[in-house]
Amino acid sequence: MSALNINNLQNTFQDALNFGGSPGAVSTSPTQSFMNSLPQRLNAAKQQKVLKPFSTGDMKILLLENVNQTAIEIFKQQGYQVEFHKTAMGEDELLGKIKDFHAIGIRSKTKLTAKVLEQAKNLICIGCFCIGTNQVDLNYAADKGIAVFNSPFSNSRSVAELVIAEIITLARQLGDRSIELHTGTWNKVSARCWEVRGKTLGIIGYGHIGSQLSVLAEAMGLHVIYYDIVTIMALGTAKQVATLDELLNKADFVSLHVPETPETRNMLSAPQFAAMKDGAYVINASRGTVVDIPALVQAMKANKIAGAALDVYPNEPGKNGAGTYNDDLNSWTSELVSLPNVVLTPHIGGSTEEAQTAIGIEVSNALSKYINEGNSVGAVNFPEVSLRSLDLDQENTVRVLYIHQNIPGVLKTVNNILSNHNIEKQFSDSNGNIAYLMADISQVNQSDIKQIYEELNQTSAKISIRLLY
Ligand SMILES: NC(=O)c1ccc[n+]([C@@H]2O[C@H](COP(=O)([O-])OP(=O)(O)OC[C@H]3O[C@@H](n4cnc5c(N)ncnc54)[C@H](O)[C@@H]3O)[C@@H](O)[C@H]2O)c1
Ligand SMILES: O=C(O)CC[C@@H](O)C(=O)O
Repeated sequence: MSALNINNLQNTFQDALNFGGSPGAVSTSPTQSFMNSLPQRLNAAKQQKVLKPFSTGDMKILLLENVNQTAIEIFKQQGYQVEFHKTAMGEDELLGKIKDFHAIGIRSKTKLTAKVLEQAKNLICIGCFCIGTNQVDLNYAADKGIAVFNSPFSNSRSVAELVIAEIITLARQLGDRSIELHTGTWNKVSARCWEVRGKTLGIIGYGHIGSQLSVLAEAMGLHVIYYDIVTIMALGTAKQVATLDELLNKADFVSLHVPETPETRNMLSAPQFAAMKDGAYVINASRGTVVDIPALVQAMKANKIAGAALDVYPNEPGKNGAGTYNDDLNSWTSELVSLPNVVLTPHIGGSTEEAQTAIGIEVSNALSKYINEGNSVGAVNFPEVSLRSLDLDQENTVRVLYIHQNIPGVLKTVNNILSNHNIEKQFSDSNGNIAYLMADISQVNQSDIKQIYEELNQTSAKISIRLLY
């Protein structure tokens, strides 16, 4: 893909999000005044100073899981070295490799555990080129001063559209009819095949995907009810219900759109299937651990559940290929595949050209901004801090990025170190145990830079330091 195409895609993407594409522009911001200054900053964008933390050519990015080409292009435009792999990497391979990289881009299959991150001596940031971040030990990463970014909604529409297709597919037993005809069997039946008009869809988790699904489902004449742990404004004529049981009692189709958390593990298991209407359908495109699949198999064998569409599984293969989805991966696989009216897809809810392109651009831009400018807006495990860019004519100015433990007295110590220079601006925020200070200081000579670094490095609360100039 050419640089021009990437720029066009970036512009389209920025327009869609309704925010500017300058290095200082962000979708959300820690302060309203920051957003209010957007027009001035857009004007000033032409004269912004490009910070050089190091030779950008030394910056190494490891991209796994066939992350979209747009990301590769954007990182290469920055001058970074990019190593790209189509597949996920297992723990052993990562342990040998990760210490060489400053940033890593993954999707849902690569597990960045504490054990792996402990070896990541040079890692500044992680990009999850997807919505879910459960594959990363977020707290451990924060403790190590590693910021994690994701793409919170760029594939939401794709997932919602897949679920709409699955609702009709299950109601009309399309999967089975198609398999039969592929193998030569003509089976023209109407028994237990239904219109979806007038039926009730129960959505568990009314966030980005659940609420998008709600709108699409109502357009097809479904009644929508939803259950969420927080009170959320209903779209259209959808109604929030007070308990999960109430949703299960009333819904003909139950679709899950919650994150993987300890609370959502086996959220649908034997008691929940028992609480559902006879002949109801289950759709899971959230995470594989959210549905107890052996219990689902039993509920289907007992004719309690009339069909299921699953896109996600507790264990998923790290790469494409024949024979990878089997009982070695999940012990119940052969039992599940033998059931009628079960639609199985290989975690493709967010796998559309539109979603992957948008995610590639969004996450690679977030990582580049963090690497080049220290801007952490959008980080999921980390204080969100941003400073407006330095002007081109600001000589002898250094940007200090200081990640530290969130304990009393640190800023006093740090500002004391910086006090021999002029602090042009600074911003600090905390998130749990971690705090992050950005400061632009002027009247700094080349020889001062090393000394500032060394003094900051000796502060006991320091987690990591970067100086950009
Ligand atoms: N199949 C795919 O390819 C695919 C693609 C994108 C996302 N996902 C998965 O879908 C999940 C949901 O995505 P989203 O963008 O809608 O997330 P979101 O954060 O916008 O919404 C999740 C909703 O679930 C609610 N929730 C959390 N815990 C709950 C609980 N215990 N009970 C009830 N509600 C609860 C939250 O309050 C929130 O409203 C993601 O976390 C990801 O794991 C899968
Ligand atoms: O692309 C993927 O691997 C993950 C897609 C989806 O589960 C997400 O979390 O966005």
